[in-house]
Amino acid sequence: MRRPQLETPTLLEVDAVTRLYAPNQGADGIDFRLHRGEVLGIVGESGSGKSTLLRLLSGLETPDRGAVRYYRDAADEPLDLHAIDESTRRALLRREWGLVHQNPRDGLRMGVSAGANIGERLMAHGWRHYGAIRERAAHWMREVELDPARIDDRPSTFSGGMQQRLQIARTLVTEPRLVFMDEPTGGLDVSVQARLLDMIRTLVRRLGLSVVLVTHDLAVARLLAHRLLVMKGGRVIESGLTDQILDDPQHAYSQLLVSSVLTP
Ligand SMILES: Nc1ncnc2c1ncn2[C@@H]1O[C@H](COP(=O)(O)OP(=O)(O)OP(=O)(O)O)[C@@H](O)[C@H]1O
Repeated sequence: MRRPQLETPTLLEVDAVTRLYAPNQGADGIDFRLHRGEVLGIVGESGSGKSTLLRLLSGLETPDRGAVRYYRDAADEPLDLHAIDESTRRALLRREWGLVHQNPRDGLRMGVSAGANIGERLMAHGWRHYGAIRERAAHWMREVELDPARIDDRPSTFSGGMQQRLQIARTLVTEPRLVFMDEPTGGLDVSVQARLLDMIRTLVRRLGLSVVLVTHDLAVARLLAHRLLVMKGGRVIESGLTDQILDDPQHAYSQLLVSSVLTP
């Protein structure tokens, strides 16, 4: 398939991706493109299919039909995520993609130190020198505003907000191109959320990350996402620039969502 001429090249192409558990439950015929350096927010009320879509995009679930294509290199043919073998897909997830879970416990190893949580991702990338790994882990703790003096502490001794920072450091230390975030500030106190969001926004900009962000929180979407997809009953019912959708929603459901009549 020919790639269209766009301002920034496509990184991910999602083509009619479908996984339905029951009518209107799951993801149904989802189409979109994610460009390099872009943050795409997926919003919608609970049960609209956001997490299902994220699992399909990140290779954790197989679609009934449709394809997810990853343009690793602008000049190359894309990788068809669900057609490549399991080991290639795992390597992709480990090396080029990152996944930030809502619950940091799902993305961290709670039984090893903060430094080991970050360092083992570097080891998976072939880093072998202990001093260099430790130095890099400390660097990334500072990046996410964690005290590097706590490098030998286990994540279980950290607060929820600190654990989420550590999960982000563990994800970003390998400099992924594409990061999936599932409600990254969900379940945290409002003041902790605000600081974390600010930090995520700074890192995303500085590293030029491409992000698919699932959130039911429109304030989070407003702050982080360039574009939005609004989901309802497994389908995308509206998409466009974040400000356009939040300030002037066209679809009746988006209008309800924005006016907070619907409680996500
Ligand atoms: N593994 C599964 N088996 C059966 N049904 C599922 C499965 N996963 C999700 N569903 C159903 O698919 C629909 C979409 O769920 P999904 O978790 O993707 O929604 P969501 O928008 O992420 O909601 P939330 O914000 O509450 O996480 C729901 O009706 C859910 O019950």
